This record gives sequence, structure tokens and C-alpha cells, in this order.
Amino acid sequence: MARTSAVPQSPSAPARPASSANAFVGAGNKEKISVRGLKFYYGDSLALKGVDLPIYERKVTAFIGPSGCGKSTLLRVLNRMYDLYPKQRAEGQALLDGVDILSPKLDLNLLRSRVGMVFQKPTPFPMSIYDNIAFGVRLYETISKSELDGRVEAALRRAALWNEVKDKLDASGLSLSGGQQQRLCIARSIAVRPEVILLDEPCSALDPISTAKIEELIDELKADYTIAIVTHNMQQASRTSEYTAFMYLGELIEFGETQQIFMSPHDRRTQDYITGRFG
Ligand SMILES: Nc1ncnc2c1ncn2[C@@H]1O[C@H](COP(=O)(O)OP(=O)(O)OP(=O)(O)O)[C@@H](O)[C@H]1O
Repeated sequence: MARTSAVPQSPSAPARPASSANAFVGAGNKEKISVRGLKFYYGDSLALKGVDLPIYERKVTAFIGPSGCGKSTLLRVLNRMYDLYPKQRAEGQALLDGVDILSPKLDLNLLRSRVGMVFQKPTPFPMSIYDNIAFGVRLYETISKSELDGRVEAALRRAALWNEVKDKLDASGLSLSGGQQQRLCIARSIAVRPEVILLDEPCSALDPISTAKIEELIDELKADYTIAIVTHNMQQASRTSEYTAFMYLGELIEFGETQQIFMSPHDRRTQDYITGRFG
């Protein structure tokens, strides 16, 4: 399926403020997503207070910060997860290849085929392993059974799960272990060939071996996908990402190359958070 947008490119995207300390971070990389002046409301409560941030193509960007600072909210904006809730609204801009994700005219199915999301708790559908993967592909494309078989196998291989499930593709996705279920969800996400994958604390419910497998997978996937990951695990952020965004109370405090953020953060709050001295 062609992934053209239903919404024209936005010619009026405001430039990132020149005064921003982060203005030159990542120069030379392509911005896959550009977040500009993003505010998010839960009813009257302002959860994101004007966030500016690039998410670079085929890089991993980690979002860190204390509980409630708005990390998940930001990720949910990027594939319009909030759309089902009438009292939740976003203002500002979030551009995907220059196209405004927040536009009411945007085709949400198309957006979600381009921007996939994996949640903290593994969420396999109550159906077979095969159908968990095939479901999304069937939703977006009409392909032959043999092509579909190939897509299912390729996604499961890519998610490093094929060898564990190839002899039981008809078994329920819910019969897998937590770590396998999470890799199934990642396979489900990549089977529809998204461009961006949002991972919201994907390892928080997993043991260290499953966590290591997911981290290896992230490392492998970034050759082809743009990845944003929310994590409370500082080692995971520093191991998996090229860029890190530190958020606090709905604001982006600091964004930079992961090594810089962890070795020489510019802001005292970032320093305190990554060294565990916060609050
Ligand atoms: N459904 C909701 N209704 C009202 N307020 C919400 C809702 N979800 C989140 N919030 C509020 O929005 C703010 C940001 O929450 P969010 O879940 O994005 O934070 P977070 O950084 O992802 O936290 P955590 O690390 O604990 O997952 C918090 O103050 C939270 O209480």
C-alpha cells in the first residue's frame, strides 16, 4: 500500500527557536518527527507545556524523567492514541515528514500504519500467534496467503521469535511467556512495515533475559526504523539510544546525544535525575 498522506505538507511550520540550547544537536540527521510547541490537555490539566524536539530518522531516542512528567503522553500524541477520549486534546505541531499528525483531516489508520506502538504490558490479541501478526497486515493490505505467510515469518524472525514459535503458530498468543508476548507485539507492529516504532516502557514487565533480547532487537531494528522509547531504566536508555530527552513536569528540560546527556548534562535537574539524587 502506498503510504501517501491525506494531508498536505505544512508550509507554516515554525522554525525551532534559535535560542534553544539544543538547536544544533543532531545536525546532519533527518528529522523524521518534529515536535514544536506541543501542549497536551487532559480536560483542564496541562500535561505537556510546550515541547520542542526532533526525533531523528533511523535513530533511537530515549525519553526519561520522573513519573508523571509526560513521557507516555508525548508518545501517545505521536500516533494520536488520545483521539478516542473527547476531553483530551493537543495543541502545537507534531510533524511526520512535514505532515501534521494533529490535523483533524489525517487518516488515522494510515498514521497508525506508519507509526506503530508497543505498550508497557504485552497486549497480544486473543487469537493465534499467526493471526496476531496477520491481523494488522490484513487490515491495511490485500495480499495472497503465501505472501501473508511470508510476512508473518519475516516479522517473527525480525523480532527474534521465529525459532521459538515456528512449530506452534496456531497456538494462542496468550500462551506465550511475557517476554515472548512482548516480542510478538513488536513483530505485530513491524509486520505492517511502519516507519516509526514507539515503545512505552517495553521491558518493565520483563525479566533480565527477555529485556536483553528486546534491547538486542531495538539495536537491530534501528537500521530500518525510527524508534522512540520511554524507559525508567537509565542503563537501558544509555545502552539503546543515540539521543535522550529528559522531561520534568510536562517540560522538555534537556535533549541531546545520549553520551552527552549521561556524561555531561547541561541542566542540574538532568544531572540529579540520572544520578538518582532527584527529589
Ligand atoms: N487519563 C488521564 N487523565 C488525566 N490525567 C492524566 C491521564 N493520564 C496521565 N495524566 C496526567 O498527565 C501527566 C503526565 O502523565 P504521563 O503518563 O504522560 O507521565 P509519564 O512520564 O509517562 O509517567 P510514568 O513514568 O509514571 O509512566 C501526569 O500528571 C498524569 O497524572
